[in-house]
Amino acid sequence: MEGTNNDTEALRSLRESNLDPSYVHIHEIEKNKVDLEDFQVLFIPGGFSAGDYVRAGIIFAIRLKTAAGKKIEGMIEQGKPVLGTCNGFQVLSEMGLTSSDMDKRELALDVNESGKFECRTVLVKYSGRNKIFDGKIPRDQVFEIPVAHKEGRIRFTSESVEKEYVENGRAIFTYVDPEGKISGYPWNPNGSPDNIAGISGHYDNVLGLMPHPERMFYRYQLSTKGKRENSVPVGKIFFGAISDYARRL
Ligand SMILES: NC(=O)CC[C@H](N)C(=O)O
Repeated sequence: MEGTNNDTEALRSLRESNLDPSYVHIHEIEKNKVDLEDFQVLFIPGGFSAGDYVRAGIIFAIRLKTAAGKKIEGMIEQGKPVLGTCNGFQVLSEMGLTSSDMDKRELALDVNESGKFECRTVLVKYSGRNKIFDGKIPRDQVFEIPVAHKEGRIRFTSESVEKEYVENGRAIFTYVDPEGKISGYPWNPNGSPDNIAGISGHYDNVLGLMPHPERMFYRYQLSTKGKRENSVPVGKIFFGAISDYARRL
């Protein structure tokens, strides 16, 4: 919708991962010109939908929930990957899609602890237990990935919900330092508890990430250091795993 960005990077990443993606505008969903049930994967891109007014992602979330909330719940129940990065994660969270039913919120994305828009490369590790990524994303590897957000600090509704996420492998990506250890700012760019960078929902095919795997798909997107150390662009593995999983559905 208006204010979306990263849609081109997302479309390219999905296409180069052997999927056949289409751009869908919120108007097409609202006017029933597109049926989300025809798709195997739903990717909600980042950006500044509706100018981040009220709260990042909420206007997009209300519109999408009103137009296709039940359809998206149906996709999730069928095991189809429903993912959002950055503003897309904010939309997923505002829609309540990370929990077992949409009326029950488990988390929200608050303003970064620094109070600033954090736009730079950070480091993450795969720390999840997830049917899409287990065995595909190596656990001991530190990956470079860009972040660009002001509202990325995860706030769980309670400590027990946070514990539930961490203990059940739902904290799929964790911010780390160059040694692969949990560290504070600037390694954790927003102050999220347990350094959580990305989560899977109650259904583990629902994926919300603050960093942008769609902006780290090609080798040339790595830093000079990353290229020298022969790092792997994490987006390539991430979207490859989603594609392998979705094509088997
Ligand atoms: N890159 C993005 O998607 C930005 C997310 C959101 N607009 C924020 O600043 O928090």
